[in-house]
Amino acid sequence: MGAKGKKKKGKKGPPESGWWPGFGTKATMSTYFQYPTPELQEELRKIAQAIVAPGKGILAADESTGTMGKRLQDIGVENTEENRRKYRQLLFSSDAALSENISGVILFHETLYQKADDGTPLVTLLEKRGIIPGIKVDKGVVPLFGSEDECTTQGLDDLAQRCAQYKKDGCHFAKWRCVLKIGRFTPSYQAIMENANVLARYASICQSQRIVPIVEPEVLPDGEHDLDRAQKVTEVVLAAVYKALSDHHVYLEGTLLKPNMVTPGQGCKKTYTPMDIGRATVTALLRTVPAAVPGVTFLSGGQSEEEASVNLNAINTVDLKRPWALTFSYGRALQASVLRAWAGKPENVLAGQQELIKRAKANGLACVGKYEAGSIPSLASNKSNFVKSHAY
Ligand SMILES: O=P(O)(O)OC[C@H]1O[C@](O)(COP(=O)(O)O)[C@@H](O)[C@@H]1O
Repeated sequence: MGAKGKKKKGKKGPPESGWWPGFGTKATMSTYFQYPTPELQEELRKIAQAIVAPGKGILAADESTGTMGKRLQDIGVENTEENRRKYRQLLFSSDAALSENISGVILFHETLYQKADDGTPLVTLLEKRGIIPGIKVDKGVVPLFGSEDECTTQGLDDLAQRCAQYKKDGCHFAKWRCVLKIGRFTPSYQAIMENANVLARYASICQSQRIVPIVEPEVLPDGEHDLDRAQKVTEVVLAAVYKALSDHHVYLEGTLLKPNMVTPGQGCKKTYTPMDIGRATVTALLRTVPAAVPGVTFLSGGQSEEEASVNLNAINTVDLKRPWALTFSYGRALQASVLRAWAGKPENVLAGQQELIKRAKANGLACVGKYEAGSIPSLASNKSNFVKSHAY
């Protein structure tokens, strides 16, 4: 190397002076990247904000065929395509009052292309009610070979093409669920990093196709651990997720987070109040989720309908900062009473729809901190919806 930092003829690699042509370009520095165009930012931001508008949340009706089978089995209904269609028709043809508290519905692929009895596409029923259709785009969990029974989620390969098609077919947001387990030695570094990265890659692909990604890293409630342990695991998992989202240059204002609430393990002997759960949950989020994220839409994770409403209300009333909207994206906690009321019988459709509207109302109040425990009883409001190792 010459005194003026010039490279000697024939010598490969950068000069030792710390500067060389090309240093500071995209090729060499990870701090060089592109934000989405202003138009794309605006589109994504508007969708995300509409979903978490005050008093509103998501109905997660995206149960895969296997999961739906379990729900239908509980009420003695066969898991056929026709029965799944009838059930989703019941949900989406509810009274328009549903849209007072439901801003979006997550669909399973099959449902997006099904029609109501009169030939109207099911997705049109949602659009007519001013409800934004969304779509589950992951292809389910698979084992992480060599791990302590941990898993990752697959479905990246053709994701861009699928998202492009889903956008054309009316879906404006998507969901991808990863699952982490609390055990003596889990979640492992391998599972935390792998799931954070796959969520970030998914989110980036969705945004490239004008779809808002809902990022769902679910820490399962299985186990005997206490609230403190659940909080620490949730914090570590969320911190890894947001590092990965940053590494993949995901536009946070155009995303939503769907986490577990911080609750004690199902087998924990200690008891906690909803305010304990609210405090642990909001503290974990404050430590890890950037304020640029417009909203957090909790999953219900096997809580009873009433627990899920009461805990969401506590989350929204606990004496802590809340820079994001904190609302719901419930599957079981919005549908347990509906399924029981319907029981597969045409004469019970209205009764099922009324149960849905009740739970939507309760959670609509809870997400603005105005739900009074027990004030909106429904058919199965106190029944636990816990399913062991809900990973499928
Ligand atoms: O295992 P599947 O079929 O992918 O479904 C998982 C379910 O979990 C959720 O992510 C959250 O549901 P819960 O509120 O019932 O916990 C739903 O969106 C989805 O239906």
